[in-house]
Amino acid sequence: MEKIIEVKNVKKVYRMGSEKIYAVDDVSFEILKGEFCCLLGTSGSGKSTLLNLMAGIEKLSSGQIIIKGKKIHKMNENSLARFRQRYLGFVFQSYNLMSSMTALENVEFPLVFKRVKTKVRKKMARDMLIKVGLGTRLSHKPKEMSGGQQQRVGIARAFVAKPEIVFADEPTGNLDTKTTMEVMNLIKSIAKDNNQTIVMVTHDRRLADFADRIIHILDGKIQSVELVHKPNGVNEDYNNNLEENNNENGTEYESVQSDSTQTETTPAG
Ligand SMILES: Nc1ncnc2c1ncn2[C@@H]1O[C@H](COP(=O)(O)OP(=O)(O)OP(=O)(O)O)[C@@H](O)[C@H]1O
Repeated sequence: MEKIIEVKNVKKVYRMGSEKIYAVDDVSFEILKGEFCCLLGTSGSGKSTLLNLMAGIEKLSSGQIIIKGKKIHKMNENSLARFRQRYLGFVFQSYNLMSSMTALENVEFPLVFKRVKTKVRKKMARDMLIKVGLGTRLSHKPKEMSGGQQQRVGIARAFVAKPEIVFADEPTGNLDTKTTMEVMNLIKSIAKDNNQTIVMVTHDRRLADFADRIIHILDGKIQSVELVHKPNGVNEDYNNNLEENNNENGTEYESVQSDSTQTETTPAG
């Protein structure tokens, strides 16, 4: 099966005065196209930092993040922005909807960047909102909707342009149990229908069980990797190899642009 994301010996070091915090500490793994992968860990384990590094939102201190064969850590801001618009979608815990826009306008938004014609884009946004069960809320603004409805709009927005990868950081963190299960089922079924790859961060084991594979994160490191559901075409060796790769101490670090206040760059070799 095709690898879509490669994380190689990634480190993120924050400097707080004289103290160094290893938020992500030499992590390596791969994610396959169409896989639903969960980063599971307690508060402060480094899972959100890792997700943000993978999405190119934060700069890594050393290592490599390769998505669809492209080294995203080497891209400048413009290339990264284009790459995100083309291939990536995001679902946030706090929804991050535009408060002055209706549900329909919020979902249309990613299609504006993709220069989809107005009529087509309105139809795509409407169809997506119907799919997430909000066909009767098209003209509602975020404050006129419940948390669960707002997150459905967030999901419709993340998926409408059919990005190959969707990153979700605690997507149900603000929702009650029943709505959480509905939202998780929705994310999973839309992604499976379109063979989209999901990378989700959570601290909740019950939500992690929706994933095909769980990567347990502790103190910035991979503690273990667990195959929950086997995606088509994946054999047992795949998971074993992952664990072995991660236990090898990789040495091939790559220097990257460093933000002197926040990051440490490890020289190659
Ligand atoms: N900007 C920053 N400056 C300094 N330290 C940071 C920064 N961001 C994160 N950290 C530290 O890095 C570690 C990992 O943080 P991170 O937010 O990735 O954890 P998390 O597992 O997502 O936690 P939570 O579930 O509480 O969001 C923590 O010790 C945190 O204090």
